[in-house]
Amino acid sequence: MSASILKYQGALSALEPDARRKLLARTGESDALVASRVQALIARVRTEGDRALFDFAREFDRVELKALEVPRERWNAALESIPSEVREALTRAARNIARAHEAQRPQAIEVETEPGVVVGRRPDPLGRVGVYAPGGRAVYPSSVLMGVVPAKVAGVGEVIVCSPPGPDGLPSAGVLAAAALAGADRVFALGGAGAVAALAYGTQSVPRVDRIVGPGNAYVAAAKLQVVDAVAIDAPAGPSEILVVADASARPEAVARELLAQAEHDPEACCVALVVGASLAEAVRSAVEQQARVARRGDIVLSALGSRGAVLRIDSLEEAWPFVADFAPEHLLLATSKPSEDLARVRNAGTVFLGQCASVAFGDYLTGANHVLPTAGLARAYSGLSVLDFYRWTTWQRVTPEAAAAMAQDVGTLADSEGLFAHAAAARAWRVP
Ligand SMILES: NC(=O)c1ccc[n+]([C@@H]2O[C@H](COP(=O)([O-])OP(=O)(O)OC[C@H]3O[C@@H](n4cnc5c(N)ncnc54)[C@H](O)[C@@H]3O)[C@@H](O)[C@H]2O)c1
Ligand SMILES: N[C@H](CO)Cc1c[nH]c[nH+]1
Ligand SMILES: [Zn+2]
Repeated sequence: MSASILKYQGALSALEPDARRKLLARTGESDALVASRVQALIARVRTEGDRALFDFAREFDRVELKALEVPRERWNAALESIPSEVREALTRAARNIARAHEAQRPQAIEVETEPGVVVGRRPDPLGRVGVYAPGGRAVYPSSVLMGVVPAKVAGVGEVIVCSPPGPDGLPSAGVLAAAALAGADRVFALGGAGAVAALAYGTQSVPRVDRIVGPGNAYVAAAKLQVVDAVAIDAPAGPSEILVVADASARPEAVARELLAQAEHDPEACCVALVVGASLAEAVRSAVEQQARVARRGDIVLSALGSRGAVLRIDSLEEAWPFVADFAPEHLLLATSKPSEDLARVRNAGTVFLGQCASVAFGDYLTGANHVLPTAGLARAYSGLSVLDFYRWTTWQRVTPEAAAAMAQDVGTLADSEGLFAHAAAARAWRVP
């Protein structure tokens, strides 16, 4: 048998501790290098502003930019110029994203915690957000919709899209068309860490934003994590991932197709299947090899599967659930006979696809769920992008004179116990003599 194209295979229970740790971490040897390069790029944007951004376009996108901002006429023209079937599919996707995210709108609340004491909070839409849409190894009009549509649903004041320029100095026509369709306010031809730094700190041309959302490669994900001193981010949404849990009801070719679909995003994508039983696991492994051999983005697929790809045998679904919780995948596909029941066993997944016909591709583009999702195991703490990312909360408290008198003594006692005597005085002044 020729060497497998998969980094890991065999029984999950037989994985060496070091191999299991590496698979769970999905970090690469180059992570520290990426972080230090990104740090230097961000520093240049902070000191040089636009000049650094023009340099980065030359260096990383191999294009001499004339301007950073793309005039609105160009996006409107792009919306007219793209094939009508693409425009219609984008319109359908935008409609479903709007429907799903409108249902997530939060409500203001007020609660009386004791007589005369009311606390409340109100969601206020952010003033200005930046939406990053990737554009290196593929172009992502779908990511424009995933960021801009929920921002608009929330009522954000100004939505700025950044996406890397192509050879003509503009983001792809699809990206521009999606920006027009979704109602973006401004578009910049900017990619990678430069875009993130410009949105975080502002430059002569790019206004600084309150929050940056959107996915990207390892450079983009690292940059977002490095600018949190100045701006909020959604979640580290880096190179794509999938974990498929498959039982005897699964078709091996379908499981393999799902692994390849996410593998074709990036050589750093991480694609894993846990398969019940030796014969099905072997069938999945063989289907992956066959499909990878003829994949159109074969170089990316082979790189991803060779560095982080896994088809691992388990004896029963029970063995899968602790691994799912530890791995915390961006996408979890339950190719099982009772996926809706199995959902109750899932902890820590960015989003879950129930049943083998619920292909991740449907969620990537059209179901209306958001495809901007936490990666690298951070789904254990972060959630996928939602309308909630586009608000901040204003809280308040209202206190009647009677309630002030009733709280004065206990607040005085607590403040004294912390040694904060002016606080105690401020409260005790409201005692009824
Ligand atoms: N997690 C999610 O929600 C999600 C969703 C969609 C896509 N993705 C991921 O987004 C990523 C898209 O990546 P992409 O590369 O196609 O586009 P990208 O826009 O993320 O990256 C392109 C940019 O990377 C920068 N770059 C490239 N090489 C560099 C280098 N050597 N040094 C410094 N900067 C460099 C450049 O600025 C370039 O403009 C993929 O990893 C995909 O899996 C993730
Ligand atoms: N699978 C990606 C998230 O990891 C989203 C996407 C966009 N286009 C195709 N796929
Ligand atoms: Zn995808």
